[in-house]
Amino acid sequence: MALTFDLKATDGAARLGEVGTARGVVRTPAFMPVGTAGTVKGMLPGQVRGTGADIVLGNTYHLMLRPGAERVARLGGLHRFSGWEGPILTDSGGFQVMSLAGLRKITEEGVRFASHVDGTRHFLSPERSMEIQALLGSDIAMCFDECPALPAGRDRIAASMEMSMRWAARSREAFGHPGDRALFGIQQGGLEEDLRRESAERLREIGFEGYAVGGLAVGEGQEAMFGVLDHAPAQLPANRPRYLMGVGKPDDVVGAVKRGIDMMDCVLPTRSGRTGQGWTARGMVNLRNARHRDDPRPLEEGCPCPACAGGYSRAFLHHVVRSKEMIGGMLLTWHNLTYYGRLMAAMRGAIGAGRFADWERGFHARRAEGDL
Ligand SMILES: CNc1nc2c(CC[C@H]3O[C@H](OC)[C@H](OC)[C@@H](OC)[C@@H]3OC)c3nc(N)[nH]c(=O)c3cc2[nH]1
Repeated sequence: MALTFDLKATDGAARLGEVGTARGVVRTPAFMPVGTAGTVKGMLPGQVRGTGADIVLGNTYHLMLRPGAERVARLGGLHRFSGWEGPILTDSGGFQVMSLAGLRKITEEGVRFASHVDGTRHFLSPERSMEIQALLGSDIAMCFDECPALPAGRDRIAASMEMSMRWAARSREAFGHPGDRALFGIQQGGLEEDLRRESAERLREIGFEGYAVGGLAVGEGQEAMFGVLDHAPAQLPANRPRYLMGVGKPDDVVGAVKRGIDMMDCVLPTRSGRTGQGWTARGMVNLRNARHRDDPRPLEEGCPCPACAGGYSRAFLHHVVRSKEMIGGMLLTWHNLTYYGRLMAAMRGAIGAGRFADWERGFHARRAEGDL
């Protein structure tokens, strides 16, 4: 079945909805844990599901380099390979090539680059990216685009956006219209409202099952990002999911939902968990900090995750983080994904009840308390 989007309620610009995919429903607003190389690091698929996640991400760039897209296809596709049977979204690889690969050469045709894994030469284009995402078997694929680093001059942003729109048309052409998989377009245009409108119009003409706001969370800062989100989501078709790529910290996520974003992804909860950071309703707790070494309290009162509800103290978390025990990264990743899952569930409830503004005031008030 083709991807569906059921818009259930709105509260201001905030939206409550459900994205229907061939492999299950995604409740929106949704946060999508990042499973770069086919695994959410340190977590089993069932544990990820238990945090409330309906969908996870995979990465074309990483998986094409290792173990290889054709190999994953021979082994049954990314769902079977990774053990995650629910919806999977894969990025197209464009962003990762720019941020990870070496010796890049960009032409209208695509990008040639050296693998950051073993230095071998590779090529990505809209056509090859669509082929890889089909081999992986992801339920939602992303167009092959270029995400320019900010700050950048308007001419550079405009030229990059125009190439990304030509690549979007080629992505659509190569992807086709398979019944059981969807393709999302990615809006570019930097911080320029008119370029973003032009990009949105071009994507709408080509036609996609969902639309991402790309080109943000690349160093512009929260104020500039929110400035774009004050107008970009409304430029995209209202009856389709809107996905903000690469965002973000909890207060970024809340601000994006407030401005009409339905889906988000970020490495923050998983990556910061591995470095000893625990995200809570009161803000971020750095368990590496020595002041926790005698603290018998759980990381977060009322959190149902194994780190908080399993009888572990902050003192224990501090100890296993400092001594680099595997359990430290596992417990904090589990906690952080649980926190993000609860945050999204709370926002879905608030939007459904028409009290998002009130909920948001409470969200910020709790964080003002500090006491971490
Ligand atoms: C952080 N700010 C951030 N991340 C942007 C990503 C990548 C998202 C990507 O970010 C990691 O790759 C690096 C994740 O892997 C570690 C990927 O998960 C699979 C995730 O894929 C959706 C963008 N991707 C595309 N294709 N186009 C974009 O304009 C864009 C903008 C981003 N801003």
